[in-house]
Order: sequence, then C-alpha cells, then structure tokens
Amino acid sequence: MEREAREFFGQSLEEKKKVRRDEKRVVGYYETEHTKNVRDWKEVFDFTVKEPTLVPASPKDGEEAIMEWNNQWPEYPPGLREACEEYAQELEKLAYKLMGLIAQSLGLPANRFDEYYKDHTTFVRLNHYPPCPAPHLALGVGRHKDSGALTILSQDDVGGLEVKRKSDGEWVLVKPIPDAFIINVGDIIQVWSNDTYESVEHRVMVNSKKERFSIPFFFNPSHYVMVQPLKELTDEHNPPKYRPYNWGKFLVTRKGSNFKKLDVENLQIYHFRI
Ligand SMILES: O=C(O)CCC(=O)C(=O)O
Ligand SMILES: [Fe+2]
Repeated sequence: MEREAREFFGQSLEEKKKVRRDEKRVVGYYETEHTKNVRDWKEVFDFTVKEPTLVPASPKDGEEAIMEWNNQWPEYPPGLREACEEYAQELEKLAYKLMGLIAQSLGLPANRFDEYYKDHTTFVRLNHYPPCPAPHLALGVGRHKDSGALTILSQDDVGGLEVKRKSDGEWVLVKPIPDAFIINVGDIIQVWSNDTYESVEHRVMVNSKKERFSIPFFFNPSHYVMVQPLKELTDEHNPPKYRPYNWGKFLVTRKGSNFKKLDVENLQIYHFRI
C-alpha cells in the first residue's frame, strides 16, 4: 500500500488531478483539505470501502434524496486499485472485531454495533505530507477529533502524529512502531457509550526534511443511522448526554465544508450535547 501511495503521489499534479474530487465526485485526489477552516499541509487520496457508498444528497434537514459516492481510480500506478481494495477488505474485518471488543467492554453483545453498519460509509485515506520549508508555520493536520466511530491508522517511520494528553493538555508524540496500527476512538463511540469512551484530540506536525505517509481507515456507520447514546447504557440515573443526530447529514455537512473556507465553525458533536 505504501509503495503504491508513494508512486501515486510521486506523479505530476496534472496526472493526479485526473482523479481530483469536486462537488459532484466527492472522493478522489485533493490537496486543499481544511481542518477547522485552516488549510492543511498535505495531499490526499480518498476511496470508499463500499461501492457505491450511499449518502444524503443534501446536508439540509428534510431533504430526503440519496446519492452515490463512486470511487475514482487512477490509471497509474496500475496496482493501486487492487492494493487498496485488498487493504480495505482486511481492515473491515479487523474493524468489526474491534467494535465487537468495544461492545463487550461496555457489557453488550459483541454484535451490538453490527446493525449500524449494513450500508456503512467507511472510507480510507492515503495521506502524503510533503516536507515543509516553514514547519513552525503549518500543521499537517490541525487539531481535531475524528467524527466517525473508529479510526485504524497506519503510519510510516517518520512520525508527526500527536495526541493531546487529558491530564495536563500536553501534546504527546505517537511514536511510530513498525507493523503496528494506531486505533483511535472517534466521536460516534463517545456518543454511543454516553461518554464512557472519549474521542481523542490529535494533530499532525510537519517535518522540514522528510515527507510522511499515513493511511487512516475511518469506520463509519450507514448514513441513515441516528447516532445517540445506547438505550442499554442510559437510565434515569444516567440520562443520555446527547440528542440523536443523523450520521449521513453530519458527514455531508463536513464534506461540504471542505470545499470552501467557511465563516462558521465546523459541525461538532458538542452541538448535540444536552
Ligand atoms: O496522518 C496521521 O497520522 C493522522 C491523520 C488524521 O488524523 C486524519 O486524517 O484524521
Ligand atoms: Fe484524525
């Protein structure tokens, strides 16, 4: 995967733009991602695990039309598509296992979350962070929490990912470990578990000399899932801390906000906090 990613990003911008995303084809290549409205120092290639992936056509409440996200595969490198599809299949199996373990850790049956994943909206991202001449002025990815359920991340040996330690607010480097994945709990598990699990804030520093590659797998539920604290985990003594929200609407609102710098802050789960 990493070899294919290196080869893909090593091509000219003109070549990469052949699979560039736009407002109609939402997945593909782009070099203009924003985190909280600030441009990140990286380029990206996204693909979804399900073909096609179904999502709401509009972020607006009340508009029911559904659209398909279809992958755009580049001609070069020729092995990229197969490597990506095989990777996605294996990680999907791992993700279900991890969700099973998380369910059990909450005292729930291992298959508790499976019903939310029938038409899942999982996508995989190939990240390339080029060397940055002014590393103190830029971030690879600005500080954020992953909005999906679970992220399974593979990173190369360069390093740069930092997580915010809760006890003292310090940013701590996540040291690269060969052949290991980093598992991040996202906002949805925080809501499902009614804050028993917490999503972790993280960011990516850039490097002045070395480029860096990483591959997050974002395990997200079906678009029509209403995300809310699980009934089994709430009662009158422990009431739900969030109002239900529609995952698909949340997702396409976020995707839309990536095309332009907005005046408003991004949609966040705390907007649904009771
Ligand atoms: O590149 C990384 O290590 C993490 C990227 C990330 O946090 C993200 O894409 O959400
Ligand atoms: Fe992230």
